[in-house]
Amino acid sequence: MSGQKHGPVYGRVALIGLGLIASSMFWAMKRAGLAGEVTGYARSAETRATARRIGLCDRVCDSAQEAVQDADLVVLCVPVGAMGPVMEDIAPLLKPGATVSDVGSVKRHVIDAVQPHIPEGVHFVPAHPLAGTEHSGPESGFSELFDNRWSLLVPVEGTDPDATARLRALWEGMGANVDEMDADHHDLVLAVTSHTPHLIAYTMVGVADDLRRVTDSEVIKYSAAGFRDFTRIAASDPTMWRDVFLTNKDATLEILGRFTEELFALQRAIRTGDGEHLHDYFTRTRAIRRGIIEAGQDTDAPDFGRGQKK
Ligand SMILES: NC(=O)C1=CN([C@@H]2O[C@H](COP(=O)(O)OP(=O)(O)OC[C@H]3O[C@@H](n4cnc5c(N)ncnc54)[C@H](O)[C@@H]3O)[C@@H](O)[C@H]2O)C=CC1
Ligand SMILES: O=C(O)C(=O)Cc1ccc(O)cc1
Repeated sequence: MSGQKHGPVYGRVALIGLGLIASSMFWAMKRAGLAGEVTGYARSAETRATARRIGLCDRVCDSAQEAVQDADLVVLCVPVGAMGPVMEDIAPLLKPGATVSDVGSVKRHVIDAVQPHIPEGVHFVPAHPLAGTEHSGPESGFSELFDNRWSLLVPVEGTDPDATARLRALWEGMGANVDEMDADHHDLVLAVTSHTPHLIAYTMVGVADDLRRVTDSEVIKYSAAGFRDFTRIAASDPTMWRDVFLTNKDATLEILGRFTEELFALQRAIRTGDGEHLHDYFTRTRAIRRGIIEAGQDTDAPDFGRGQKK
């Protein structure tokens, strides 16, 4: 499907928040002709000016209300903590039969914050593309971001199956593989696979920075691939990640608790010279990596920040 002309799935799509994900959605929708017209709104005048300059969106509007007028699909592409307030602002202008979706990295909080503002006759289908980079802003997007990556749909109780099917067609047209998942399960899975790993990367880079004596030149000069991956991840947008941890609090605390228990056990093994424990542990984790590769699920290119390729 990716890269092919597909034909419109929605007449008019509105993107609210014009950063990495919205700009990648715009270029991916254009690539396959998935939308008749795409309007866009971002809070800052500077972002709107950049969007106009680079041709991001068919029409950039100066208010969210203007952007959503007559839209068949509205996608909230703002940090998770901003989803509720943005939804409240646009609610009175949504047309009956329209669908509201989002791309937030946390689902339970977004559902609780957004759903109360969804007007009668408007559908709500939360979503989360499992694709991104450490870059942000309107110039960071590219049309291939979602190719062969998962996008999870998290329909809420009573969601119209036709609205869900149409959103699925959009994500598939943008190159993604689509699955459906319950919100709480999503938040726990993502706490393991994405949120806690990001926190560990932030911590590791912070520790290196605390040891400035060592890091001033050597960390950069001698950094091996593992640490370089940490620095890439730790360069991700601070607002976005602050909101992820504030809103997926229970699941990340649960996983962090387990993580620290295992870390203490490994620390003890190092202190007591328990090589068997270390060897067994590393053998188990190696098998997991090999399982991912054998299942053909290692879709991440090593260079996540592939830059702009439209
Ligand atoms: N960056 C990533 O790798 C991924 C991010 N996500 C989710 O996608 C959403 C957007 O993330 P990115 O595109 O990476 O962020 P970004 O930082 O590139 O863009 C966010 C945009 O929202 C705007 N914005 C912030 N608050 C706003 C408000 N109150 N009203 C209107 N606009 C506002 C910002 O000015 C910016 O244009 C977040 O909820 C994030 O959790 C999902 C998958 C991957
Ligand atoms: O850049 C990376 O390593 C990522 O993990 C991208 C990413 C970030 C946040 C998400 O909710 C989904 C994907």
